[in-house]
Amino acid sequence: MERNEAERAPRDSMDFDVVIVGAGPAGLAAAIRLMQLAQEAEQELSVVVLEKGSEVGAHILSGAVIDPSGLDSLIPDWRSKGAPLTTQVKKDRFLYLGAAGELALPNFLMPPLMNNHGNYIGSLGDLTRWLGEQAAELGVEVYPGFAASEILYSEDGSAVVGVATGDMGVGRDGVPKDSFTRGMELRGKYTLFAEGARGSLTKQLTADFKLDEGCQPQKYGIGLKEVWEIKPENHQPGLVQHSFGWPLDNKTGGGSFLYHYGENLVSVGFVVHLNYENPYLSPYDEFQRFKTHPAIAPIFEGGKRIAYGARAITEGGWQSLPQLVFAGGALLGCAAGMVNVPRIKGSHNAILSGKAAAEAAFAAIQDGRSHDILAAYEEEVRTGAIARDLKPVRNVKPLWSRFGTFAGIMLGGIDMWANTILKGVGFGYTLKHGKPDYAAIRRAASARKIEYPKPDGVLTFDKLTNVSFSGTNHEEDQPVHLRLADPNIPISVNLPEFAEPAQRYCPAGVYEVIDDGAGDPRFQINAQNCVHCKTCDIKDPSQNINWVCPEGGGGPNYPSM
Ligand SMILES: Cc1cc2nc3c(=O)[nH]c(=O)nc-3n(C[C@H](O)[C@H](O)[C@H](O)COP(=O)(O)OP(=O)(O)OC[C@H]3O[C@@H](n4cnc5c(N)ncnc54)[C@H](O)[C@@H]3O)c2cc1C
Ligand code: SF4
Repeated sequence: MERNEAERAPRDSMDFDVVIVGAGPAGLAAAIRLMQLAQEAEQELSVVVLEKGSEVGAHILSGAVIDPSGLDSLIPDWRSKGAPLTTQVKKDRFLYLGAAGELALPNFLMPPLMNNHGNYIGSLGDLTRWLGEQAAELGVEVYPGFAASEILYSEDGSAVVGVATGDMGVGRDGVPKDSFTRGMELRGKYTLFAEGARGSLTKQLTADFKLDEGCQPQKYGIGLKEVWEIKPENHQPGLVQHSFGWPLDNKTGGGSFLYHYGENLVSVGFVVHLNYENPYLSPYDEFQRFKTHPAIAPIFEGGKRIAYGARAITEGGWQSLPQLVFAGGALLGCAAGMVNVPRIKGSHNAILSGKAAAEAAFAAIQDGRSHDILAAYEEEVRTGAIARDLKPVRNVKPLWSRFGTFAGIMLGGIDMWANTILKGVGFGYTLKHGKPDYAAIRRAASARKIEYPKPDGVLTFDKLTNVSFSGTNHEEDQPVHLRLADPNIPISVNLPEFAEPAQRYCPAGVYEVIDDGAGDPRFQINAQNCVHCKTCDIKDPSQNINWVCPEGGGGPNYPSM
């Protein structure tokens, strides 16, 4: 089949009451709540969830210390139903790291909202798998391995009426192969977008409906994580440890997390705020270096790393929440950015937002409505439990960005205490974030080069070895899903101006500048390694990279991240 002929071939179409994009906590919570309401009302309802990962949970990466408030309100008996969250938090520890030592911050200095008492440590990927089973049992059609790659609009373009899955079996050159299969249209009275941080369709909807007019730019971090099985004598089940400081300098925001859970498992990770300035910084290598700190390295002695991955995390919080609704649909969870930054928690808000969107959509469908605005959902997010969680911490990230780690965290702490004492009102102001993350990067000529130590293969690993622990796999003969608006920019602009930072910010070694010394450097994209973290889409200084969905089922196959 010719390329144009294939693109014009008609697509099969299926109608549903609600179409949901993304089987993360937000999307699955929406699906579950819709079915619960339909059962209570003894009403038929058709709900479909599309998931680009090969199975539910395959693309989920989180800490995770989970605040159960979302689950409690969605499935009150989740504990007796066997949800995979069994390790309760027993101890919180906060460290400020210097190059050779550490300072433990007394817990009484921490605002009460930072307390993890009553929370659970586990794998959000496993919890998501369990939510997927609950949704399927209630009659939701869950389709893993299907990426939503196109938004369907009403004829006049004013409303979203569904999505289409991508065509399969297209070669790298864009020409259909023998295995070509046309994508499918899934049409719904309402379409809920729950793609997580920096969703590819969410990005397009935000531009089309100008959803971010009037709010602050979304801010992000890149989170890198390994799961380790450690020696029993080093394991302290229920310990939650966070650090900030070394190896990052005072101007670069971020820090580590280290959670002990399950059978001798430790989840260790490092977040670097993507408004970092130095183009020579490599978040991956900062993470590896962090593990070598004398207060950290002994934990891993005799242990083994069993999984690796990376994912962007939203950090804009309250003032970056875009308009959540548009005709025919809504943004849920981290597609809109609902992470409480100082708590590093967003999964509870993702679940609460899914539940709220489902309640608004179900009421609308019962009223005979479709393809209009779910105002009740926006209202609930802006006045309910999510607002009460995000508002009191809204100034922590801007203070950190403005004053650096040491002073910024102290000022953020004072701000949070003021909010605690004055019942969420605090000092009454809301600070702005300023410029988007990509605009923070400095010219290479004025930046300090950073030499990272070589990995030892025991405690620290090179990128490509670690990527093999993410289970990442893509069909190689397919169009590159990292689309350059201008293919010349990496070498003609990004290399001379910013030493092409994609080589360092990508946690999977996808971007390389190949220079054979003949003065003709070449930009190479190893798309098959991509772990779908979305950092390139966020941080490219020229905003030249557009991440689009590859064939469904491709990407990481995280076991329990
Ligand atoms: C390093 C790190 C540590 C974190 N630690 C914690 C923590 O300790 N506690 C906590 O509560 N939160 C934590 N968070 C935040 C938490 O993970 C998120 O708030 C939460 O995952 C958001 O849920 P979501 O459903 O909105 O999105 P996601 O969990 O990102 O799920 C989105 C799903 O949609 C799928 N998808 C995306 N686009 C498409 C498409 N076009 N078609 C089909 N499928 C698609 C994805 O594959 C994915 O499965 C952390 C995040 C990171 C990155
Ligand atoms: S190519 Fe982009 S999305 Fe993929 S792993 Fe690298 S930075 Fe992340």
